[in-house]
Amino acid sequence: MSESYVCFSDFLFKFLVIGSAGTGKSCLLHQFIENKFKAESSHTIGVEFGSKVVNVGGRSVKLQIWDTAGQERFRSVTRSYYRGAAGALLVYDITSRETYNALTNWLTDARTLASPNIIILLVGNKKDLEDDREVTFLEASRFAQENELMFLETSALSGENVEEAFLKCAKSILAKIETGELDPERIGSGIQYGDASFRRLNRQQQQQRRPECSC
Ligand SMILES: Nc1nc2c(ncn2[C@@H]2O[C@H](COP(=O)(O)OP(=O)(O)OP(=O)(O)O)[C@@H](O)[C@H]2O)c(=O)[nH]1
Repeated sequence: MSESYVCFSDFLFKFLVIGSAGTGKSCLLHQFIENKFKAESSHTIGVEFGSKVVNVGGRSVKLQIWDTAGQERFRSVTRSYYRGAAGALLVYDITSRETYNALTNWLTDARTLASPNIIILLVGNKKDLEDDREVTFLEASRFAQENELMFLETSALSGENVEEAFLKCAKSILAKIETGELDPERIGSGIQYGDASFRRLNRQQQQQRRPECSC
């Protein structure tokens, strides 16, 4: 999106992409933002950032996404970005049981370091490599259910379910705002009102302040 493009969003959500090294986190973010596969992806150093405005049930939401390094040596840096995240994609690689086994640790980090109300979507990436699969859909869905996570399998290579993953997470946050379960005004919620909401609020306030006609 060009710098000069003006987009008024209703909300701004802070998102994290977490999970073991090599699971495809950077490729998922790239596919989501650029609509193409990042063919030569190298290990993330610390964190990388991306943002995109999406339409969720008629609301425009700006997602601010922090793609974190999965390598252990960056753990202290990446942990400092967890604070105040509203949503997270927790990624494992369906062809690597090791990355699946590490999910519990990632989950503990997310729930303790980010907002306690953080909405997490479990992502089984590399769905296109069916022949090399080490983790079945069924066992991962059970894990998701037991840990109150949403779940999708994706392919950053083909793009399958990539946009759906980010949208599903955003939709769930929006639903909780609408029911009052999440309060955008609470500091550290990972949610902010966007420019469109501010403009609406300002308009309403100005209308309320307008003096009664004295004629
Ligand atoms: N076949 C296939 N390969 C993928 C997919 N997603 C990522 N890859 C490959 O997996 C490797 C790792 O991808 P990255 O996106 O760099 O992984 P990462 O999770 O960001 O890794 P760290 O930055 O080290 O945490 C790369 O060689 C990608 O080309 C996918 O959906 N399918």
